[in-house]
Amino acid sequence: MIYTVTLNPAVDKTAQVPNFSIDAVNRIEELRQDAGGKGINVSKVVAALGGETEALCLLAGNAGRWIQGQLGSMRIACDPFEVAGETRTNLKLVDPIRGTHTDINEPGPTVPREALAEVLSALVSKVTGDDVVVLAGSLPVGVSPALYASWIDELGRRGCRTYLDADGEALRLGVEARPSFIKPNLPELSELCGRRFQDNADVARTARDLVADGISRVVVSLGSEGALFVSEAGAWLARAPKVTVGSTVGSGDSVVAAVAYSEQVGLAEEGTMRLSMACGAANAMQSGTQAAPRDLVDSLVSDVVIEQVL
Ligand SMILES: Nc1ncnc2c1ncn2[C@@H]1O[C@H](COP(=O)(O)OP(=O)(O)O)[C@@H](O)[C@H]1O
Ligand SMILES: O=P(O)(O)OC[C@H]1O[C@](O)(COP(=O)(O)O)[C@@H](O)[C@@H]1O
Repeated sequence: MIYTVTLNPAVDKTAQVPNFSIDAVNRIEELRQDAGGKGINVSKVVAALGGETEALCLLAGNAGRWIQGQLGSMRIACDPFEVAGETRTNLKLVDPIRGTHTDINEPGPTVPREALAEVLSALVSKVTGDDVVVLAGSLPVGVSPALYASWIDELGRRGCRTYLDADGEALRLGVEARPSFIKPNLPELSELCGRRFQDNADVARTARDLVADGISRVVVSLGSEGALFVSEAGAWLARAPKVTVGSTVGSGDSVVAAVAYSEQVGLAEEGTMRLSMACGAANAMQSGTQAAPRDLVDSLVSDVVIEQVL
């Protein structure tokens, strides 16, 4: 089972705004809403790939109920924890003319400590050593950035694998707790290491140091270029297939989902890289944060080009 945790979910409102300009009146051409937040997106993609998943999330108000309804209609198992206030709405501005994607993410509601404790105790009561737990996305306002690190410790003691997809201090502290997997993008890895990189080999060496410190696999996503996959087995650049982009929001979550799914079904390194890049690209072809259908993902697998880096 792949459990996902989303402590700060979102209604993702994706608006197409041709020639989006700051300091000007912009008109929306197309609008759609998806149940979002990183863990929820991972569950959507795992389910679309045919894997078993359950989404644990903190939900608030009408937006929270809407998200729960959406997951229900997609037949994705959800363990919702109700909190006061209103789940956030994140605005995603896609400009098809300039090819830009601009995210404006709300902070979301504040949540009581008790709600966080409830989520952790539910997780602890569910997980077995065969499960993966994906901790993903920003933490609610006021929550200690050390929270993911302490949950990684707790879940690790119970023998399950933990995936962490976060940024800033939550990522830095989380890495010290040695999750099984992280997927920073390049700016996130730069912030984590406090430096810029010269080339892909430099990035791969940095990721290899993280693997030597005890993280089993590090995937550094590079947008349309693809991603670097680094583990004890080696370091590879997997190039993303060239596709017509709808919205890249959620592509990173698709890669996390594909790696988790691959591990659960026992795919080897090359199969994992191919499926992950196909999944990221297929997701980028969708509008909004919809999970791409499995047959589209499968049709892209053979377009992934893999090169050994180290
Ligand atoms: N324009 C694109 N074309 C094809 N694949 C893409 C494109 N943008 C992103 N992807 C895929 O999605 C993955 C994650 O994208 P990235 O932007 O690096 O993540 P994040 O959203 O977490 O910053 C990439 O590694 C790649 O596989
Ligand atoms: O929790 P954060 O960091 O604010 O991010 C939340 C946003 O990230 C997303 O999960 C998309 O993430 P990626 O584009 O990195 O895959 C959106 O659905 C959501 O609005």
